Amino acid sequence: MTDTPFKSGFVALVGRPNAGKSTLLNAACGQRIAITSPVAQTTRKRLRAVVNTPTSQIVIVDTPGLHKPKDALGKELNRAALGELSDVDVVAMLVDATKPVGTGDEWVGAHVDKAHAPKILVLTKADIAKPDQMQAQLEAASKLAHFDDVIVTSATEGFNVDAFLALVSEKLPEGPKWFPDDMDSDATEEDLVAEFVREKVLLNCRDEVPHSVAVVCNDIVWKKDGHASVSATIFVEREGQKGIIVGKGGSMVKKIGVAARADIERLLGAKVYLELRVQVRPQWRRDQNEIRRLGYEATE
Ligand SMILES: Nc1nc2c(ncn2[C@@H]2O[C@H](COP(=O)(O)OP(=O)(O)OP(=O)(O)O)[C@@H](O)[C@H]2O)c(=O)[nH]1
Repeated sequence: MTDTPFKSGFVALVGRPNAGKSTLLNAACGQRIAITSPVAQTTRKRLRAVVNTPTSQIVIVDTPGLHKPKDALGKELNRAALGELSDVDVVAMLVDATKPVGTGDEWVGAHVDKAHAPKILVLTKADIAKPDQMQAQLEAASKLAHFDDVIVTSATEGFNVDAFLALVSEKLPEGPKWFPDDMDSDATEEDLVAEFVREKVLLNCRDEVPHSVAVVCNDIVWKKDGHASVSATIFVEREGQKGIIVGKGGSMVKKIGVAARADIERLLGAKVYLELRVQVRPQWRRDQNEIRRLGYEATE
């Protein structure tokens, strides 16, 4: 009897904004690492999550949605996502089964096709796609690149998430564990705090301030009684947006804080006092230095 060789390596999730990359990553890890929202371009930072199975270690790299860039931030996000394609062992291109394949997907597909790694086409949101929609989508999306495999998933229902991981494992090279067993992500606590707060802003102020929001976690201070005192700043581009986020008598920022605090308490495993500030930084998305300062640049 021969032992199954241990496999390890990196899989990049790429696709258009809103394709469901972060939701699949969270489902694959069984916990919330990446923030998700119905607003396109939710993901700004590259995030790696580690999934251990008895025979493999899969490092999943979530990337910002690929899109036609309108500003310096958009360019930086594309650069980060495209950079991953040449660096990973497997590329998974996600296509939303409920939206017709369009020029945006063709553009992503052309980039995916250039990658040397094995490619998997992942049709997402199977739970809400109609059967004929799914069939048409399968045909159209299969032509976007030379895929080695195709899989249909629903990350919200947990459908085919394990099958997706098995498919990825199969394609990984033999290798050792790159990360210790207890490490599930390369994001720092500060990164996650900032992302949780940004997610709540996106969810609560969806129409008014979609992409002009950046969040930085200033510090996490552990107090003697065991609680954590956390402070974060929400940056927006205009006074009007600040007004929306603060809300009448501070009601909106309070709502954002209450929702974010619940996630942060789960993350830190302790009671949290959260202090949120809102600041205006005009035009930060057009300024490369500002994008860097806010921590959204491609690393490496
Ligand atoms: N019904 C359903 N909705 C899903 C599924 N996967 C993702 N969604 C929803 O689609 C929206 C976008 O999902 P995300 O995971 O944030 O998409 P993303 O590709 O990471 O988006 P960007 O960060 O913009 O690149 C969210 O509202 C999700 O809840 C799914 O399997 N079924």
